[in-house]
Amino acid sequence: MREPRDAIIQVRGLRTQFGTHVVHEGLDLDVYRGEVLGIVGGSGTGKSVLLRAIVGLVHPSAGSIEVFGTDLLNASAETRQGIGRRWGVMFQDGALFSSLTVRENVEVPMREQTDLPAKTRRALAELKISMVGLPPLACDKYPSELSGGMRKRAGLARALALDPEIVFLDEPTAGLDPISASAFDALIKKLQTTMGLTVFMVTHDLDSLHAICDRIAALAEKRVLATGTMKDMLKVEHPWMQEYFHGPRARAAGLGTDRSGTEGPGTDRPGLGG
Ligand SMILES: Nc1ncnc2c1ncn2[C@@H]1O[C@H](COP(=O)(O)OP(=O)(O)OP(=O)(O)O)[C@@H](O)[C@H]1O
Repeated sequence: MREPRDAIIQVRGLRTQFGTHVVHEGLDLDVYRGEVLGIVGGSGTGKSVLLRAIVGLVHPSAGSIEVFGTDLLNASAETRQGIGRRWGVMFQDGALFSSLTVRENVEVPMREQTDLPAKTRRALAELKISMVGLPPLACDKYPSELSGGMRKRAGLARALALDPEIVFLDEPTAGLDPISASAFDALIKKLQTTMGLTVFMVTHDLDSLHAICDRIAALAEKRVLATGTMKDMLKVEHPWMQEYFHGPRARAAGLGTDRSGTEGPGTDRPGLGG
């Protein structure tokens, strides 16, 4: 018999809106400990807003968000801050401070959330920078001196600064060439398995979904329309889902080409498996 799964994020009946524009209505989602969950959906369906709502940057107008069993919308600021220390967020393009070096960027969460001495912060930052595969000389570079892929790695190092249990990634492979994207996928998977991370990943990248996601949650019609494996997604009878999971890009990524849920031969992106 299967072990019951531990939902470390539980979103129920979520409504988010900007003025009269309702982005989510009655949205439910569970995220299980240790999984890589891919969030997909058409442009503007609210993938980033969902991520931002969970980490407290968007305030929902209805519903509940529990993380590690704590109801965040009704928790004190102190409790929310304590929970926030247990996750890391990587925004699109790393969202690094341009006036700080990579090491200083990675030290920011440590400065804000801990009273570690400078020497320890420095050593920990260097460790995180090496964990994401950046060379030591990257430590003293400014974001503008790095390639897009290196900036993303630096953003990931900053997300890992406080040894989080959950990392939220907003389109981590967007804008990367296929080889760099594959390498980034492999890095995420490696960190997930070695650190026991739970990964919440907004993505448009079918190769990433196929290569590293344990489960997928598809957003449509203001809510999570379907959750499951890639195989489950291939069977969902919804126009956007059919177009996305059976369209030309899906075929290029080696995904199912019929509607029976039979998967294709797998990703043809080079460089996976590391
Ligand atoms: N701060 C904001 N103020 C007003 N509207 C916003 C704000 N942030 C997001 N929105 C709106 O909410 C909707 C969902 O945005 P979101 O960025 O979550 O979409 P997405 O699914 O991530 O899209 P994409 O795939 O294009 O990145 C969009 O219509 C967007 O214009």
